[in-house]
Parts: sequence; C-alpha cells; structure tokens
Amino acid sequence: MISLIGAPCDAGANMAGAALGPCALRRAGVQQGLQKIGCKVIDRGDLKIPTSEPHVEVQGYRNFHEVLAWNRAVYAAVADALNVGDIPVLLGGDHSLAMGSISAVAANCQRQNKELRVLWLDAHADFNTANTSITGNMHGMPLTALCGQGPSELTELAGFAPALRASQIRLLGVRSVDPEERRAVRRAALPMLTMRHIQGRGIIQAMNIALSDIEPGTHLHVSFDVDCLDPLVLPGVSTPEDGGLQLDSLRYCMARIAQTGCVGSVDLVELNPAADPTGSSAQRAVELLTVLLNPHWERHVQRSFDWAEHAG
Ligand SMILES: NC(=[NH2+])NCCC[C@H](N)C(=O)O
Ligand SMILES: [Mn+2]
Repeated sequence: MISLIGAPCDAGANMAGAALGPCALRRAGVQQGLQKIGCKVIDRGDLKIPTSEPHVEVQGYRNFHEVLAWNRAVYAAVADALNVGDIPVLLGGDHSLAMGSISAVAANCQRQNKELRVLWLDAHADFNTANTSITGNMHGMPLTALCGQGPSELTELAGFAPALRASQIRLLGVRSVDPEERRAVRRAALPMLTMRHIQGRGIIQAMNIALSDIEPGTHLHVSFDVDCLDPLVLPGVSTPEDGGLQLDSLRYCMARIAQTGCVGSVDLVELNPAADPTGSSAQRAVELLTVLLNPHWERHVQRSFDWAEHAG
C-alpha cells in the first residue's frame, strides 16, 4: 500500500509557494494516477504543526523552529506508514522535509537490519550548513543534517546520528553548488553525478553507476526534488536552474529505479504551484511518480530502453 502524506511547508525555502504542493498534486490526480497503474493508495491527508512556531532565525538557520516542527511531524507520519508496511510518499513542501522522512526511514532500516540507499534527484547538492550557506534557507541543508552536521535537534531526529553515511547517498542531476558547499561535498566524498557527468556519459551509463551495487533487499529511498528537471520542462519550482534533465531522461531514470524493485519510500518535494499557473508542473510530477512506482516496470523499462538506444 502506498501512503500519501501531505506536508504543506515552505518554511525551508527561499520564497512562499511550495506549501501549495500537496494540494496541487492532489488536484493533478496523484492518487488516481497511481491507482490507474495498479497501486493501492491511501491518502493520509495533510500534516499540521502548531501555528505558534515563530519565524525566527536561529544561528543562521532561517525559520528554525517551524522547520523543526514540520520535520518532527513528517518523522512521525513516515515512521507510522513504515511500521504498517506501507510505502510512504511524502508530498512536499520544500526539501528540508527530507530530514524528517529519511531519519524515519533510517531508523526503520536499522531496526529491520536493512541496507539503506538514498537516491537524491536534484539541481542542488543540498549539502549546506549555516556556516556554508549563502541564504540560510534550510531546504539547502537536509543532506548535511542527515550526515550528522548541524544542530542536534535535526541531526538526531532518528534517535541516533548520523542517520546516513555519505556513501549511502547518490546525488543525480546537480548543477548548482555554492562555493563553500562544494568544499564540504568534496570533504565528505559525497557521491554525485552532476549534469555534466550525465551529459558526458549519457543517461544509461549514469544510471548504471547510480544503481550499481544495490543488493536485493536494500531499501531504496528516492528523494525527488522536481527542480532536477529543466525549468523549461517543469517551471513550477522556487529555485530553478538552467541546464536540467529533460523529461524523457528523467522518465528513463525513474523506470530504471523502479526496475530495481527496491523502492521503499519517496519524497516528492519543491513543487511550487505559484510559479506555474498552468498546472502542467504538477501533472508532470505526478506522471513521473507513476513511472517510479509502477508495479509493471518491465514493460516501461523496455520502452525506455528503446527510447534511450534510439536517442543514442
Ligand atoms: N532543495 C532546494 N531547492 N535547495 C536549493 C538550495 C539553493 C542554495 N544552495 C541554498 O542554499 O540556499
Ligand atoms: Mn533539493
């Protein structure tokens, strides 16, 4: 069973709008789309936090209390879904929410003695701390917190720290890294397939690398930041970066990931409907999610292979 969990939060972003994401995804038919391909889906509705959480900066972390409250709520909801054996699909909301969702996944995997691998599809590395960030926006910081850097309220959401080792992460589609962040990425040896890598090797090779050495039984968490797509394809994001993935390439990535049969949890984040009045961004995001979660992946992968080989 797939559990849809809405988290209308944009406290971690540079602008308002991502909080409208869950509503836009539902309107674009996320539940029906997944049901149509044969998934059983329960919509658990939207999470809430106490409205009294103040919008203040704490030691360089903007809206710290609010982001923390959202992540605690996300942690609890994702943990609940995993406990009953569901595949939680977090409908964000901004990418700071991945701290809560992945901490819950990490705790669950530790309890079940499962390997965990995180595929992070993104235009950005999201590997800042307050010290390296230019903006203080916490949607640029989730991976560092998960890797154990930052305030203990964030790094210890899972009950232990770090929730993740850098070697468990594969970043894909990156093309914007802040100068100090770049140094941190290198120091941590964070595995990253940038757009330049992808363009150089081709998408097939890139996915071979991203998915190599995944053992059967691994829990694969896919953190899908929709800004990994080119803004011409998906304009509805808060931090667009040129030179992103084309639709066919990302469809291929999603089909390849689905083919592992290991997808155990998903974040669908950073959709900002306010930046795309046409609504096509939400529809594209839903369509890609249905490729990722399609239980009949064999047919899809074959079709994608046909495309990829045709495209050379
Ligand atoms: N998930 C995202 N959209 N992250 C954007 C981060 C942008 C930039 N690196 C920053 O800190 O602020
Ligand atoms: Mn991101």
